Amino acid sequence: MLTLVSTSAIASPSDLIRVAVPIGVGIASAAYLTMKAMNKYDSSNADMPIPTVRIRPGDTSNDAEYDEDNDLFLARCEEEYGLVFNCSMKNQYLTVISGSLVREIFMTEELNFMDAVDEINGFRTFETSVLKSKHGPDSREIHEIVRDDITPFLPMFIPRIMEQLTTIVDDQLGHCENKLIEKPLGIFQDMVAGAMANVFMGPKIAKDPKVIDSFIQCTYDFAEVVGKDNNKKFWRRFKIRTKYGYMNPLQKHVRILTDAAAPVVLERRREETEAAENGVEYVRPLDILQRLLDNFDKYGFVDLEDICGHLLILVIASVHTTSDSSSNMCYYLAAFPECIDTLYHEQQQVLDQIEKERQASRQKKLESGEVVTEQGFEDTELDPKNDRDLSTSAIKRMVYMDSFIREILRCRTERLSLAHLARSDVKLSNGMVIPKGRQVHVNIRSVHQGFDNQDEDPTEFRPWRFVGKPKSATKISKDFLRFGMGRHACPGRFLAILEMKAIGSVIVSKYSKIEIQDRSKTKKALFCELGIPADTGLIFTSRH
Ligand code: HEM
Repeated sequence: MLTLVSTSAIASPSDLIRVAVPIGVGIASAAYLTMKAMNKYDSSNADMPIPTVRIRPGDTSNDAEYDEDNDLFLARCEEEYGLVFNCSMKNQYLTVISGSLVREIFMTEELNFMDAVDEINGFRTFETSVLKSKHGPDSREIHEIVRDDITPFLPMFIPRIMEQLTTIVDDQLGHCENKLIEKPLGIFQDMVAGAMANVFMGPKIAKDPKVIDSFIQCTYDFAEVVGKDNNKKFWRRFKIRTKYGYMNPLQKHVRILTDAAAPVVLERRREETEAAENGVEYVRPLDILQRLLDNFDKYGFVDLEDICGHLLILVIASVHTTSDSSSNMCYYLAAFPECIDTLYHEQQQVLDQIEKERQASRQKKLESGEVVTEQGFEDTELDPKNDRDLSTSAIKRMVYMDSFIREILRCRTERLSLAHLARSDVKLSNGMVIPKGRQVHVNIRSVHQGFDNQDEDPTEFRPWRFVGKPKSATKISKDFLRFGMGRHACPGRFLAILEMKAIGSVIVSKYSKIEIQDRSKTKKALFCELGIPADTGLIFTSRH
């Protein structure tokens, strides 16, 4: 197993941010436990000010030290300052919260995630410019759409998702021997965008290349205008609001989605009217567009363009996060080739088992006379040709695949992330007060790589760590924050994990070997930050 230690072979600071666990983590964690035992900052210290991390001589902020080895830096801070400390980073003075106090960030509505996202990238300016129905800053309709109109229907989407994923893999990778794909992210974007377009807007609209292009491109357009620069907060906000408040590239994508949806919606209306006139039941198409049309009043939509604006926000939340994570998963398959064998073996066992169960069900029906001959099963639920499909049931049973994905997400999550903004002065349970207007960042290292929170070897990638444990990849817990926590925890995680498992299953079913083009870039590729693609390709070889 590769130990996820930092390496001096990685050159640029931004590379170093992505490399997970530091050499000094053992020492640092021991120190952290000692600090906890001493309870330096317990609740009796009610007036204890938040300590400020000293800046390394020669530096003007803590950025460079963090960039060099983010785990080592955070471990040092935990050791010297405890669970809460202030840093000068990202052109601001921000507060970092670690370990057992992290939960309080997610449980306090006054520490707000969307306010921080808005402060960082001006998200609300874009949101309001593409949504015609106006909602307050705390509205939850996007969350509710995902929770109520996507998640409950996921099992029904799987056959379509699988078909889409398989077609794209066959078209773009196909049967091959040592085929180099220099930019694999592109293939995963096509897979995820195709699958999401199918789920969100139905198979017909998902065939429109302009729609697929919008599903992929809108996140880039959004990222390009908000940038990743660290301008002073006020000027960034001012620039975003004045420049993009009324006219921004996202509106073009809303128009593309609306133009594609309009004829389909009219056709659906016509069919519904016709069904009513003929006294037959109208079979509602299964996609989110239809769910939103049916819940038009509940969500207070204004028109179809407004619905498409909401779909676009969902696309921004879902397509890039899921395709980036899926692409990263393939780098892990390449870095840990023995995982491909284990996952393939699991897949075959699961499919064997399902095939047997289906044969037994058919036998039962034949014996009872419910079905007379084997041919009677054709085009039914129990059609033998579907016995070895990667079905919802098959994917659910793949516990090794699930553990593999959770472990990747645990190892890769950026060490300082999930910023929240204080809406008012917020007092933590240890007595420290976060002042209004302060950005609070979660010290993911203390949770995902902390000896306190993880079972064993938290600094190592152990793909089967969660097998046999009640910790599926979608399960939020105090030791797993990839999808946040509490009221605002990512409602799309069920779809994201389902797609990642589906993609992983398709890949291991078709390819027996994946290699990283430039092996010296392995660690960098495994830990590349969301939004920054790995700068080396993948080489695929099919199963024979
Ligand atoms: C691997 C893929 C994904 C990752 C890593 C991810 C991660 C996150 C995180 C960290 C949050 C903030 C949680 C918090 O504040 O506690 C979030 C929020 C959210 N995510 Fe995801 N997400 C992913 C995929 C998706 C998908 C597929 C969808 C939609 C179908 C989605 C929709 C949302 C929404 C609507 C929110 C805002 C929830 C709220 O504020 O109440 N995400 N996501």
